[in-house]
This record gives sequence, structure tokens and C-alpha cells, in this order.
Amino acid sequence: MSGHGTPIPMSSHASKGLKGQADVPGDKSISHRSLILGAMCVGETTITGLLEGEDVLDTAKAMRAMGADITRDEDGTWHVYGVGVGGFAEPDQVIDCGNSGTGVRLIMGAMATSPIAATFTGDASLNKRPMARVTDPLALFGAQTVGRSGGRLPMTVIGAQDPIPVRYEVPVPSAQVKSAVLLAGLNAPGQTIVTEREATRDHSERMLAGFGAEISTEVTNECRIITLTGRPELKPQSIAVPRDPSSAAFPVCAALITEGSDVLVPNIGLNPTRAGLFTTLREMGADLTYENEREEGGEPVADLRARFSPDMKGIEVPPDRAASMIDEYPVLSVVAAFAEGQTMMRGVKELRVKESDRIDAMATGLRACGVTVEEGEDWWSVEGRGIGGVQGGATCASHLDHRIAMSFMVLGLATTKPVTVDDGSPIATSFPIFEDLMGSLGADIRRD
Ligand SMILES: O=C(O)C1=C[C@@H](OP(=O)(O)O)[C@@H](O)[C@H](O)C1
Ligand SMILES: C=C(OP(=O)(O)O)C(=O)O
Repeated sequence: MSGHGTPIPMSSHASKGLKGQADVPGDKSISHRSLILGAMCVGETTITGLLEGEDVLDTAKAMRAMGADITRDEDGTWHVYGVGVGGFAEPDQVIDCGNSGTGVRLIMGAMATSPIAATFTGDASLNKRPMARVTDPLALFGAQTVGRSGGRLPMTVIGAQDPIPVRYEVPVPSAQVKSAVLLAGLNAPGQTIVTEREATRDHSERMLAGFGAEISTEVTNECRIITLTGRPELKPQSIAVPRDPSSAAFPVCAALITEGSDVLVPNIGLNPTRAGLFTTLREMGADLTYENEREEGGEPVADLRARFSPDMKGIEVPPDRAASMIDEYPVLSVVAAFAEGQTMMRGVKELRVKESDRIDAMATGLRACGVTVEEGEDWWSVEGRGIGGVQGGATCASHLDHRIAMSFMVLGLATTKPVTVDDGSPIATSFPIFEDLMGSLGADIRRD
């Protein structure tokens, strides 16, 4: 879906005593990958718990356009009948990935070693984001790309006729780039080897192994080296998508900053490549506990219990933790505003190339609400004002960015005056039930 139609202004108002259970939707990263890998094997893959947000629905559409048969039962079970590695059909329309960097980058990778051409576009946010980070390695496989200047969408990818396997060191910490290379490697004969210096989310590696690909990861002191053997016969799977820790972050952080709150967020995946926010919040002194810790589908899972935490302290977030919480910095900056002292976040320049420049978007809104924020290219800091110390009262721009919109809605639950966002419509990309779920806990979030 391109664009978000009519803007939805929203406001959030001081709320106390958030209580209850927050059943957040399925993991966005795992949902995209389930559909794409399901489309790349012959036979039926079934998926339960799929995130039915716009980003993932756009990926389902793209996979249909490339030949997969995808259906949904009334009970929410999805069925993907795939075309096999190398079996993608050439789409006869432009593929619109909407707001989704993950969708477009992974799909470009998946088709880049098939002898087809496809043209990709997105909404105003996605069409500003850098694509050279994926098209550079895809060229090594033999794919050609033509896009707008600066490597932006819309862009046509002409898949390699005779792909060759690739050895590639990912130059930025990005699971999307790593995954695009691995997915391209599936249809290249021989071994594709990807190296990353910082560990990023490893859902592609786990899921490729689950689908029967020959893939291994060697961890050294300096890096992770992932080796994939091309041209496997992937075997269809039955996938239960775990709930999304990045969505869980919103009710968790809301509970920490609103007086009298006690919220349970069950079944959250605590894969170490994703759980950095929760570690950070606990270091700040948050009353956040892991209950019922267990393993599900090879992933650590727990129920998160978050209670009002009036004594949180600002900390320096270790830069080597950045990749494991990259999407959570906006909402962390909100919590930091209610802690005592400074929270310093370094090694985070990737935040500047997400759906928006997230440092700039949050800094501008937080300052308008009375919070001191300083920033450099690769870092930012928030001066905490303690519980009750943040004024609010501003209208903040969401810049077509779901995480920015939701973060400001969490902010307004604990400020003196309400906080407004100009457009909450992008929330539907990753967390379509956000308003209902937060409302069920007692949060006062309104459409204006
Ligand atoms: O691979 C993924 O599913 C994702 C990787 C991250 O992006 P980068 O690879 O650009 O860091 C993250 O921000 C995004 O929400 C999802
Ligand atoms: C960065 C994000 O997503 P994407 O890159 O897929 O647009 C996100 O969900 O925070």
C-alpha cells in the first residue's frame, strides 16, 4: 500500500493505573520471512500468529505477484503454496512495498538471482530510504538495478541469468542487508558467505535452517561468518510466529512511566538479538520482570511484567547493544525523559535512515514538550526530568513513521498536558491494534 491516505491526528492524555494483559501482535521480522521463505519452497507452508499489519500484507501481495498462492482462513491461519527456489514468476505490475524497508529489501534479495525483472516502489517514506546497501551486494551475484538518483526507489531489479555465489562483508549493521544477501544466495550455485561485525537479528539464519537449507554461523571475536549453500530444496514448514518484542516495548514503557501501573505482556520472544531494550530498562531501574521463562520453537520466551517505576536513572546505553534494540530507541527516549539524569545513546546513526530520521523526529518533539535533547550524527542524549517533570502540550510530527507516532502517544500518558501527533495512520504498518490494546489497559489515547 502506498501512502497512508487521510492523516489521522491523535492525542494522548495523562493516564494512571494501566492494568491488565497486553496481547501484542506477531513479530514483524519473522512474519515477512515466513511469507518469503514459504513462497520459495514447493508445497504448503502454514503460518499462525502472522502480523496482519500493512507492511506484512504488502509482502504477501508481492509474493502473490511473483507466483505464490497465498490464502487466509477465517481463524487467521495463513497458507502459502510456494514456487520453489528460482521459481519466481515475473510480476506484471509494479511491486508496491508501502512503508516497509524489510519487505522491499528482502524481496529484492530473494528475486535477484532469478531470471526475471521487477520494479519496486513504496510510500513517500520508503522512497527516500537508501537501497544501495542492498543493490551493491546484489550486483556481485550478477543482478542489475536501475533506480532514482542516490539509489532510491522506484527501482527496477533485473535478476541474474547465471548467478554466482558471493562473499560479502556487510558494511553497516543491518539484518535487512544480511538477509537480502542470504536470500539471493539461495539460487546461486555454491557457497554464499556473509560476514557481519555486529550481531544483528538472526531470524533469517534460524528460519533458513528450519526450512532445510544448509547454513552455519561461525562466531569469532571480531565477527559472525554465515555460510549458506545455494540451490537447496526448501521444505515447507508449519510456523507459529511469536509475539513482537518491538511492539511489546510500547505497553511495557507506558506502564513504567504511569503511576500505579501493572501490565503483563505475555509470550514475548527474548532472542538476544532483539531484547536489548528490556536489558537497558532493567539497568535503568525499571520494575520489569521476566515470568514463566521458557523455550518455544528454539527461541527464549517469557511473559514480561512491567510496573510503575518512579526511581529510574539515566544510563549510558552500550553502543554494542544498538543492533539488538535499534527500533526501540524512540520509545526508550520517552522513558529516559521520566528518569533522573542523562541517558546517552551512542553508535546509532542507523536511526537516521529508518522510516524517518528518528533522532531528529524524537528530538524535535521531545524539545517541544520541554525535554532537553542533544544530538550528533551518531549519538543523542536525553536529560531526564523525573516522573511528573515533563510538560507535554505539543503537536509532534510522525513523519510517516509508526514508531515515532506510538512513542509520542506513550509520552502523553505521563505528561502534564496532552501530546498530539499530526498523523497516527502509519501505526497500522506494524501494530494495527495499538489503540484498542492500549485503551483496554486504561490508556487515554484519542483520535482528534
Ligand atoms: O531484518 C529485519 O526484519 C529488520 C531489521 C532492522 O533494519 P536494518 O536491517 O535496516 O537495521 C529493523 O530496523 C527493521 O525494523 C526490521
Ligand atoms: C525500521 C523499521 O521497519 P522497516 O525497516 O521494515 O521499514 C521498523 O519497523 O521500525
